Amino acid sequence: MRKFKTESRKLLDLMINSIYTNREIFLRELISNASDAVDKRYFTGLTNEAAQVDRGELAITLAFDPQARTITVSDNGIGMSRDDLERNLGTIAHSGSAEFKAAKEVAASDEAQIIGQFGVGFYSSFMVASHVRVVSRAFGSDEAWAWESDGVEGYTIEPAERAACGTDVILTVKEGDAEDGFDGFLTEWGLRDLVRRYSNYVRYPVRMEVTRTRPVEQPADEADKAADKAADGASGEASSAATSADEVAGGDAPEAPAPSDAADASDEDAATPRYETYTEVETLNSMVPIWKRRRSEVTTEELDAFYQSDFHDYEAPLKSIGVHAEGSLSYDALLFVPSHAPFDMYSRDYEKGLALYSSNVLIMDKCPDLLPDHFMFVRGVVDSADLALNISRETLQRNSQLRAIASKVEKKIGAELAAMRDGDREAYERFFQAFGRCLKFGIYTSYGAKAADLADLMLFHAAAADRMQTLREYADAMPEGQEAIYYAFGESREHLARLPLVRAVREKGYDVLLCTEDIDEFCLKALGSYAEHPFVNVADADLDLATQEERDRAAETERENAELLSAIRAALGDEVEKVTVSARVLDVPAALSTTGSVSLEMERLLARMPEGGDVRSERVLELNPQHRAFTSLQAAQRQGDADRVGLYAKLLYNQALLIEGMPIPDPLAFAEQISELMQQEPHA
Ligand SMILES: Nc1ncnc2c1ncn2[C@@H]1O[C@H](COP(=O)(O)OP(=O)(O)OP(=O)(O)O)[C@@H](O)[C@H]1O
Repeated sequence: MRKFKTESRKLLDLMINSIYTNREIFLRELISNASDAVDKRYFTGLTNEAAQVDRGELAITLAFDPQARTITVSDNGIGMSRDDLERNLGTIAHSGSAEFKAAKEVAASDEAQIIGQFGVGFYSSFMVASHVRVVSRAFGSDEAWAWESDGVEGYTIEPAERAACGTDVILTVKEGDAEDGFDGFLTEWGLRDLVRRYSNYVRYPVRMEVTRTRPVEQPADEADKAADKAADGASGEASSAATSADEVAGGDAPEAPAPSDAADASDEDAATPRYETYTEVETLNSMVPIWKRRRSEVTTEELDAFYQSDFHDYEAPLKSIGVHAEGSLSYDALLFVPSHAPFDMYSRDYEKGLALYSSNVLIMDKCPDLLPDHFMFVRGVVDSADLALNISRETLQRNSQLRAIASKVEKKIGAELAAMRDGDREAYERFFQAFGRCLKFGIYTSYGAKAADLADLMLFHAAAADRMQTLREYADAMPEGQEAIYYAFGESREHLARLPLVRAVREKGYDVLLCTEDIDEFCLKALGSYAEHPFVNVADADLDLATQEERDRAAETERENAELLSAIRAALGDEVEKVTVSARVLDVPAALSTTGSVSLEMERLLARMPEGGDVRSERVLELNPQHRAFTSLQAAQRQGDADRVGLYAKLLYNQALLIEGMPIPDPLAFAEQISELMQQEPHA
């Protein structure tokens, strides 16, 4: 036995135990090697007429034998001579493929897409195999050789037989328990799954003999006979050529029915379709990645089908986006905006990311660095042959490449969403319904840095327009003299539309954005302004839309009722910062506004968050001097009835809270206050 060189042994040990985190990639590595070998064979034919080969003849074949515990990966590629086996498989970290690429200058060629570069992938076999046998015959040679190894100790090379050029890699799969999952690799389903996941887009067919079942057509006279027998009440027996569904499913042959059941059973016999098993060779991979095909040649149905099968969605995507970049870093991307948010979208479990391929081989299922958080709902793939991969192909070496792709992907998604907004508003509103929250979070978490990119993608429901509007549409519809963009924030649009302070702004002819998502106000605050119009909460106590005349009148009323206002303030204690008389409170006796940066709704939201604790808004009780309740207050004050002033003050304050949809501090006290009020009313 030949020993691996000392450094090779160390490396092999490292390979098997540390380099890969996921042992199922062994098949990806072997199929990639086979694909490289076939590519080399084809490329050799291109440069040497005598070696020409029809591309259609080149293929990779998988086989497995659960009894012998073997998996075989065969190719009819370039093969390896005795020396090649020694050099390529006897020396770890020696890549014949990388050498081939350099020597033949195939790197720039579209004809070959050599995947191997480090010379280690092959050894990942030892993560699942206790023994590996490689039988290979080099192209142009008439002798074959077998390389065999049990892993770290060393390997042997012996003469062998092989009918034509190419290579068979035969793994003897380790014994293991269910947790190791080794037995799963020895099933048709297991292998098919690995090929679909990791090697679906390898450019050559990966074939495997698979077992299928089909119904057996019963000859007409036999079916008649069966029916006759059934009519006679005699029991029928299955034909020997076919098996019943039970047998196919692995069940035992059905027992002959008891005499009393005979008629029923034969009825069933006549009706039960019979099945037979057969084998056929199936191509497991789809080969041409849909993202590499020209956009004009791909139908929407194909794109939808690809999205639905690869990203496991029952609904077609709302939009598909193709990106093709050439230059120092060439890549293709195919992205999808789903039609609906997955159930775990806004949970901690959701993983954003795009599938990352290099030379058609899957490197990473979900590469998070390719998507900004605000586009985390996008699904898709990025494929680049130019990526600097690390040795395990599990991560990348140079993040600058990823950053460059991510930045282009982000711009492209933004542009496509804007095009959808302008070209297909209905679809865009559907999109925004599902994912608008992500965009709002994007603005908020970037402290507004993403405002320039995302503000125009926002939609808000405007009260007067009574539809979803972009900020641009709102701004364009602003009447002369309107400076700010007004918004109100609460649980439901219907409720918000009826709020006194919303109505006051609308009375002035200004529209109001009715915001109902918890993130809305944080997002608008982070945005600050749009087209130089600041966002202003209608419940901001400093908002003053009154005319000079109204203002003068309010000031006058305040002066005249200064004592009353301070009595009310005193009765409410710390609950309010200020009590004022206001011209903007319509119909109701009083409304609540806030001064400072925390609104009532924000206070409520923060109270729900574990770290939001006891942030309080600074509340202002605005009284409507036109309301009869104000006259009653004045009367009580004039009569020196401090108790009554206090009672009215508390009632008005609690009422104002209820109007806002805010909880009142002491509901029981409120009920008592109302009873007290009713007792003061003169009885009829
Ligand atoms: N099926 C095969 N047919 C022909 N040559 C092969 C085959 N499998 C492996 N080789 C040779 O063995 C070398 C080592 O293979 P290995 O998988 O370890 O590394 P690699 O494919 O070159 O690089 P990487 O580690 O990036 O996959 C290859 O470069 C190739 O020359």
